[in-house]
This record gives sequence, structure tokens and C-alpha cells, in this order.
Amino acid sequence: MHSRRASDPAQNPPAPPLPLNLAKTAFLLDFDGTLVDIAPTPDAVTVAPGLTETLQRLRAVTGDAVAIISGRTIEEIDQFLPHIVYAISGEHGAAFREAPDAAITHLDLPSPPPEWLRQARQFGAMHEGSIIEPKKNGLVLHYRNCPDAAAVFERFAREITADHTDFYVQPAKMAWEIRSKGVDKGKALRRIMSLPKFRDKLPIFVGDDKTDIDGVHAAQAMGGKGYLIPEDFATSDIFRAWLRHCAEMRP
Ligand SMILES: O=P(O)(O)OC[C@H]1O[C@H](O[C@H]2O[C@H](CO)[C@@H](O)[C@H](O)[C@H]2O)[C@H](O)[C@@H](O)[C@@H]1O
Repeated sequence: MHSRRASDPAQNPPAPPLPLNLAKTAFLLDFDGTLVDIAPTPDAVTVAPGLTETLQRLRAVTGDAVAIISGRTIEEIDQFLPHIVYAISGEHGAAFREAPDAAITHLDLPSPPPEWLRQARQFGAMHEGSIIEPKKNGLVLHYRNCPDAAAVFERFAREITADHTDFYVQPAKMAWEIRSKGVDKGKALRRIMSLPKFRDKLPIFVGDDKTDIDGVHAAQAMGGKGYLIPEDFATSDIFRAWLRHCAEMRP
């Protein structure tokens, strides 16, 4: 059972081995591109049939050690998976909800000047299909539906942040994200792993994007596993099948 591969052996790469001891394992999972497939717009993602049940079963077999670590706000994650996992970190580690009924807390980080959002919206209005996504500590310029605007969006983001050392421009999937410095998914993972439900367990972190690499490294540094899509799981669908196999294991 423990060495069973969850995907079809013909798939390349084969999914990683299932964890040896679920009672001693914590799952910390990225959202977009991992738990859900990438969609044309942030609002258009869909939760695959059975995913909610898989996450609930994983909570049961791990003693609640299941978390999401996302670039999205926690409020947005709640729209798709309302209070399904035990803990959530949003906005790349700037926001936390450390138990399902706990309040959302935010790290003390700078918010972008309000004129950035106004300017970004004016700029976005010139590129049909673009989406400007505000966050508490940054904003995202999405160009998935106007890919020719990628370079001008990058220039815009770099120009408005040029004199602000608290912010930087992060390349994302068909988007440029203006983020405040000082947070990343590795720090978020370490904080969640210090919670009573998670400590003394080995983390498994799974993500799909550049912002997930800090989470991968943090999980590995704690003696756990860090996996990426498509390097370790060819697709998010294959990852979800693997997760379902984990949830079906006996604790
Ligand atoms: O850390 P994640 O949970 O992976 O979130 C990363 C960003 O995801 C969202 O944008 C991306 O997914 C959208 C839906 O599939 C897609 O339309 C967009 O092109 C992607 O960039 C989200 O909107 C961002 O706030 C997250 O930071």
C-alpha cells in the first residue's frame, strides 16, 4: 500500500509514493493550479467533484492537519471551499486563519498606495480582457485574456513600484503581481506547522508556481516533502487523484 503509485504507470512522471504514516503527516496545499485547475479568470475556477470530501476525509485521517496556502485572499478561498480545511494562509503568507472558527489575522505589512489601484484600473481599461485584482498588501495585473499586453503590464508594474522599496513585482501565471516584501509561502508553512494540530508531523507541500518554491523548500527543510506540478505530478488532476488515494489510506 505504501509504495503504491497513485497514477497510471504510463504517465510521466509517476506520482510520488503515498505517505507512510498519515497520523504523522500534514498536508499544506496550494489552491490555483493545484487543488483546482487554472481557469480563464480567477472567478471561473471550479471545485472538482469529490474534492471537498477528499479534504474532509484527509482531515479525519491526519487529525485535522490539512491547510491551504494560497496567493488568494482567505475570503476568496472560502467562496470555493468554505471552511473545509483546518487552517488557511492567504495572500502568500500575509493572512492567516489558524482554525476553522478562528478570526482572520493579517501581518503588519504596508498596503499599496490607493492611487496604484486607480492607475492600474485606468491602465487595464485600455486592454480588453485584463483583470485588476486588488489585495490588502498588493495587486495583480492579469493578462491571460489579453496576452499581447504582458510586456506593457510588466513595465507599468515596475514603473509604479520603482521608488517603493517595500514592494516588488512577482511574475505569476499570465499575470504580474505587485507584492509587499517580507512574506512567502515558506514562512507561512512554518507558521502553520507550529500549530498544535500540525506540530510533530511531517509536512507535505504541493504547488505549481514560482511562489510555491519557498513552500517546497520549507517542507523539505523540515524533513517532509515538497512537490510541484508538473515536475512531480503531471497535472493537477493527477495530483487530486493521488490526494484521494492518500485520504483513502488507513491512518
Ligand atoms: O497561490 P495560488 O493559490 O496558486 O494562487 C495564485 C494566484 O491565483 C489566481 O490567479 C491565477 O489563477 C487564475 C484562475 O485559474 C487564473 O485565471 C490566473 O491567470 C492565474 O494567475 C489569483 O487570481 C491570484 O490572486 C493568486 O495569487
